[in-house]
Amino acid sequence: MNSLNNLNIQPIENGELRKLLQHNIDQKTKPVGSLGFLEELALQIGLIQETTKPELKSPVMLTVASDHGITEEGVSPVPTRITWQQVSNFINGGGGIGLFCKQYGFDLYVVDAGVDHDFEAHPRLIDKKVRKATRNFLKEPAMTIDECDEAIRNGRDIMALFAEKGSNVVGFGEMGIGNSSPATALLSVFTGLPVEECTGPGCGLDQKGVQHKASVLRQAFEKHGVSDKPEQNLATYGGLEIATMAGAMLEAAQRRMLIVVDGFITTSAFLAAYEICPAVRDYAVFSHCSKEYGHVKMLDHMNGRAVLNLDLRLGEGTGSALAYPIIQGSVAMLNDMTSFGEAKVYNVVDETGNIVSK
Ligand SMILES: O=C(O)c1ccc[n+]([C@@H]2O[C@H](COP(=O)([O-])O)[C@@H](O)[C@H]2O)c1
Ligand SMILES: Cc1cc2nc[nH]c2cc1C
Repeated sequence: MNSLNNLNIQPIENGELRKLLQHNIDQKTKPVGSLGFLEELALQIGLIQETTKPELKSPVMLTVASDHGITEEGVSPVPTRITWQQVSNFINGGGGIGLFCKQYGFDLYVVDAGVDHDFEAHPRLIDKKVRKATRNFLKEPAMTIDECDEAIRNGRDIMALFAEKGSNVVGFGEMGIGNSSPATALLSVFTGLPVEECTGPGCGLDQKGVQHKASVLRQAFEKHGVSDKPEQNLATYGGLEIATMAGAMLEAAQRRMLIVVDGFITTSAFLAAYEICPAVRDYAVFSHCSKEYGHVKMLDHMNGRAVLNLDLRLGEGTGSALAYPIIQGSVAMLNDMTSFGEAKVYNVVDETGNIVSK
């Protein structure tokens, strides 16, 4: 794949800087470890930015949209026109993601990776349409390798532009009726779990619908099988928004940006990026654990911990936006919370971090 030729993601450092960051965190006026996961986030962000004083700059939200040929098989309970209608809603500041981006200070851009609609130009809409929807992967691969490659390249190009404009945080989200099917297929392909154990209701199927969706996915596997090349699996079973997000995530990691991952579908894109280049993992924060059945399995596969657990299953990037204040809190703790020395609070702790005298 040409789009991956020059990919070079550095794992985050595991030496002196890590020790220094840990020391600074442990010197804050609190029992050692008492800010829990916030401390891990602060450490991770310091290592990503290679500094003891990280800064979150110009957060951008990319909500990537596309349509899916597999919807012909009745795998989603809602009509595909909702995809383009929601894109129009988001670029005009509406919907969950329009609202939360305003609330938490994200600059929102919607990427058309393959929506089955002709949009008028809009300053918040990035036109990277590879084709109008993927093909029905029950019948033929969703994308050709060249189309998948183009989508990955598009994601990388978009991310490069935002990095050059000074953003060092990117939230990801998506919009695409039917996209829980490709996401489920990728979960099954990349973890080896039976597809029946990965399939859930998406945006609202009933139990019978879920069984039908699992049987469509099972038949697709019987037809196409599983490749040992992640890019091939992404082309066969993925979506244009999923491939575009995967490319953007890889580029973001290469440029040492913090990647904030949303729910089930966005995480399937991250999973594909991870299978292509495992070092991308160091740059990710998983914003929440979706109510969609298979999400926790994706997180477990990558040893990921979610910041929030709120039974969200909306997508769009809403979890990424909602988790951002917690991420900001972790950075503020590292930069601005008083240390024992500064606050003149003297505390003796034993090697396990327990206070032994006052
Ligand atoms: O983010 C999630 O965890 C999530 C879980 C289930 C559904 N969704 C959203 O619902 C749509 C896909 O659902 P479906 O049933 O049409 O495949 C798509 O637009 C997603 O943004 C999102
Ligand atoms: C209304 C609606 C909004 C969504 N946002 C993401 N997926 C969605 C699916 C539906 C149906």
